[in-house]
Amino acid sequence: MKIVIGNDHAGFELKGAIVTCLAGQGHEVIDCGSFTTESMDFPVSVKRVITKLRELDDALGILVCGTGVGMSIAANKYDGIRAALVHDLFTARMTREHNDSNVLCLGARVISEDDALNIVNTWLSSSYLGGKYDVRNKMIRDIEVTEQC
Ligand SMILES: O=C(CO)[C@H](O)[C@H](O)[C@H](O)COP(=O)(O)O
Repeated sequence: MKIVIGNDHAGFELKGAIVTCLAGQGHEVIDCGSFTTESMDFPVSVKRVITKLRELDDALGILVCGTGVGMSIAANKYDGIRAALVHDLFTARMTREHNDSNVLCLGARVISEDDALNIVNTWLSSSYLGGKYDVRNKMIRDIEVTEQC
């Protein structure tokens, strides 16, 4: 699977561990940076990841910063992005099965590397259930279309 990943300085180390893990599993990982621990503004990385996701078919995104909160807020401003901030395995599965999330946000200052890798693997191996969840996701989509300001 194609996975587009991005981070800020706080997420740099964890991002590296995730890239290594996913590449080792045979995934095609597109790393949009940043590539150092030098302080940077996370919306820049979010934009790079979303731009790349839009160029690709069937890719998923992963964003890593200190808490994951800022990146999830920023990512969800983009049309068609359903970004989920996840710090436990149950939510990792639910947000794919119910919300059809297409971007996973992680907080490197919140969870351990082991927990993060388990969350990534659970998220990637879970599938959207559709059905009644389509109705709810379409209602979210309608907000994007009708509530432009
Ligand atoms: O902005 C954030 C919320 O998702 C991230 O946690 C950032 O990584 C964090 O705010 C960076 O903080 P710093 O004081 O600039 O290291």
